[in-house]
Amino acid sequence: MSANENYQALKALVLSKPPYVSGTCTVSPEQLVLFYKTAGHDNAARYVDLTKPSPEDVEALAAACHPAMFGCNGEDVLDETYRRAGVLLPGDFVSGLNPAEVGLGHAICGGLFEGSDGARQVRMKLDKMNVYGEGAFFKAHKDTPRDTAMFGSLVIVLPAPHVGGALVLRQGDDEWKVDFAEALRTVEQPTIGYIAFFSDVEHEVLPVESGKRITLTYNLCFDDKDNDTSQLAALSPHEDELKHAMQAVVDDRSILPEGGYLCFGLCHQYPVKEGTKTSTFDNRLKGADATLKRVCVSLRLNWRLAVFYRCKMMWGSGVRSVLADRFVKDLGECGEETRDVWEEILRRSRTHGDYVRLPRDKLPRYIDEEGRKSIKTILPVSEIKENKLTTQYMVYGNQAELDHVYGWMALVIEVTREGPSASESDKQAGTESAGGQRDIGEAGMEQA
Ligand SMILES: O=C(O)CCC(=O)C(=O)O
Ligand SMILES: [Fe+2]
Repeated sequence: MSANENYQALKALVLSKPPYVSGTCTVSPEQLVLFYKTAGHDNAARYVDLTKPSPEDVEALAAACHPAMFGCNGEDVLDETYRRAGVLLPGDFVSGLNPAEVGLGHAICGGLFEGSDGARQVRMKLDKMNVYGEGAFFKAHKDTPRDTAMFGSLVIVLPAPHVGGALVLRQGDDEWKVDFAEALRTVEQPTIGYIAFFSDVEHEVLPVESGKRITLTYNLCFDDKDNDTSQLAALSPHEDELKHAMQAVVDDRSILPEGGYLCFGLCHQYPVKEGTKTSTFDNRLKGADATLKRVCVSLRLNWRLAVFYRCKMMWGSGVRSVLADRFVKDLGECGEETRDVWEEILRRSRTHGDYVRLPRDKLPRYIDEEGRKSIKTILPVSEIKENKLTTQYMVYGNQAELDHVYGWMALVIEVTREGPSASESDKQAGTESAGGQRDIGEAGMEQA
């Protein structure tokens, strides 16, 4: 195959599979028992059997709820044009449901991850109960990142009769709709609906048309941070195909002829704060991102996670980019055209910081020939998304916390080529593609 065919074959295999898993699950009647604190100050509690709740039971539960807030730029906001739902927090209710006991941990990991990553341990931490009455909804948002081990959210829809209230997920140009209303209405046995999704994926609850949609939500966290199962694992058929395509590109000397980085923009975002090391996520990657890493491990490639920072010079047409090994922010406005900003990123990045260039980048004039030679070329395989240099603000989340924000990373594979350097081709440095892979770079370039 030609270099371009090898490159395109690899690109086509870096697929993002649906970022969620869903289904229904029969449960024993005790799992659908619920006790909750009633509204008022008399310490009274009520009991409801959710296998067959009467309309009065459901009304009483709805009446015990508080209006649900959501997070907007770090503050709890009550805005019923954005979210209308009732909520009870864990201290206010006790549910008999144990999602691990009904096997949801395995179903979730098996559905969201490939190969033996599907056997990872996951902790499901109860977050809240929501009651969506007629006309209730929650507009598009991402779930607030709590800490670096949190990767997803689990919503369990309990069997109270309702119509509407589908959950819609969106990622890139794709959209998925999950609605259990019909399935739960028509089953004989006690049954719940479940949907687990990566919490950086935008989602929305459509308006409930009638009845009450009662849900329990959980935060999903990796519970085995030191347990890297990927070293030993058998690969899935898709991973195996990806592995061969990856090997073909790495072995093709006309791709990155002078060496450099193959760069895969990850398809998920991760909870980060200033100073978070990218290696924090080596064993905490989600879905298709985890697949990429497993393939790199199985090929023993020299891979790492990196943050891509890029800045167009305010004067002239040059561009500077770095791959850093940790998140930095508050360095001042991008475009400050001082070399110090970049040195600062690399300094804060400490261990692995590299100046890099995309194949078509023009470098600023002030970089001399020696400097240009030390700048490695990166070849993007999937879209590399940039993080802003300044503080990132989450606009809409489901909680007010702003301790962590979502950041983008890339998985980069260092490719070294032995033999005489082809850096001669860089004589026109700063005005041309870095040698050799211009056709591929142009085809593959998708800058955020
Ligand atoms: O109820 C659902 O399906 C999703 C709820 C949700 O997105 C949230 O509470 O953050
Ligand atoms: Fe949410």
